[in-house]
Amino acid sequence: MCTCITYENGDFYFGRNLDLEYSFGERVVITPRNYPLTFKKEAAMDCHYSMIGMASVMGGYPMYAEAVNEKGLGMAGLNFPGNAFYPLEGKKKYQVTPYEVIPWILGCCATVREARMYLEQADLVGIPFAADVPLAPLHFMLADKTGALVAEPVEEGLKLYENPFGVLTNNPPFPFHLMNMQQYLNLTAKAPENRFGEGTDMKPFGQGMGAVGLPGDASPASRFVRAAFVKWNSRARREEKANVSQFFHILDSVAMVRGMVLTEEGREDITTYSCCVNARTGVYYFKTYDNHRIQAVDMRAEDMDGSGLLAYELPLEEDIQYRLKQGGRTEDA
Ligand SMILES: C[C@H](CCC(=O)NCCS(=O)(=O)O)[C@H]1CC[C@H]2[C@@H]3[C@H](O)C[C@@H]4C[C@H](O)CC[C@]4(C)[C@H]3C[C@H](O)[C@]12C
Repeated sequence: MCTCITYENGDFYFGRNLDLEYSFGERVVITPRNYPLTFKKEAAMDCHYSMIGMASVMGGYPMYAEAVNEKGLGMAGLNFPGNAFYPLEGKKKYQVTPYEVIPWILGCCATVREARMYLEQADLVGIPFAADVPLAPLHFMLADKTGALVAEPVEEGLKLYENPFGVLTNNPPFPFHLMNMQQYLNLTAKAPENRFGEGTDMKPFGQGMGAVGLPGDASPASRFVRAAFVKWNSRARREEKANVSQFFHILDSVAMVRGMVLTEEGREDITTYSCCVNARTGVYYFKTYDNHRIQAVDMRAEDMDGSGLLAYELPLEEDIQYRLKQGGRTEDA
């Protein structure tokens, strides 16, 4: 399962947890402006906006799970099994495959508004990258600092929804999550009031009791509600490090700890990585399940006019900072 969120606090951030029981060969990948992007049915783009995100590079193609472009538009793919539907032939003007749609949109759109115009005229067609690379059943969240959009390829076509929460998880389709949120209108970060009336002398006996009923499990609907609640109530200093830290804290509130979620085959679903991109500066921050240190790749520090993909390996183990007593002695308090 996955959770994607946006966050605005002075600057605008886009990121996600990627929850999966296997690795898909992920690396942080920058696609610079002059890297030729090809598409099965659409014209190639020799020159486009540069983008940074997590991808598996297959046969030289950046297969992004999510990315943000130099204009501050972000897009992420999240699992949508049983609901994602890709016709073999599209009826609309543009036909793109699910693995192409992130580079296709981010390559040529600067805003959600522009992306919507393209997506309204597009069908996601069921052409796999290669015979041995199956299609991924996905839905997508796109966002810039003005708002967020959900794109769901279902049997009736590619459905687009405004997303007022700036949150997306997995099944069922987005209208369910919009409706489901209405069940949680009572949640508050404040201390709850006794609404049972006079004579019932009741007071909250601990902090956090205004949100009793906030779902704590890892199901998609519960993660949606929890991410929306935590994000909505979030407070942080309007400063880069505080925002990045806060963003990861929000993602941590919906992360999967090894063992708490097992797939039908008994495999462990874990939050393999979490990322947070400053959409204005193009800095991609990330941490992995096995390395909690926040790492960063700055797209603008690289040659954005380049013509070759740049890939950064993920760290494999914790990088613990051991502290030494000063002078080898413990100071008396
Ligand atoms: C599994 C990932 C989504 C994580 C998620 O939502 N999990 C939820 C699990 S569940 O609903 O609860 O079952 C998706 C997101 C992007 C996907 C990848 C990208 O689409 C790029 C290529 C596309 C190829 O067709 C398949 C490999 C792949 C490299 C995909 C593997 C996998 O399906 C990814 C990594």
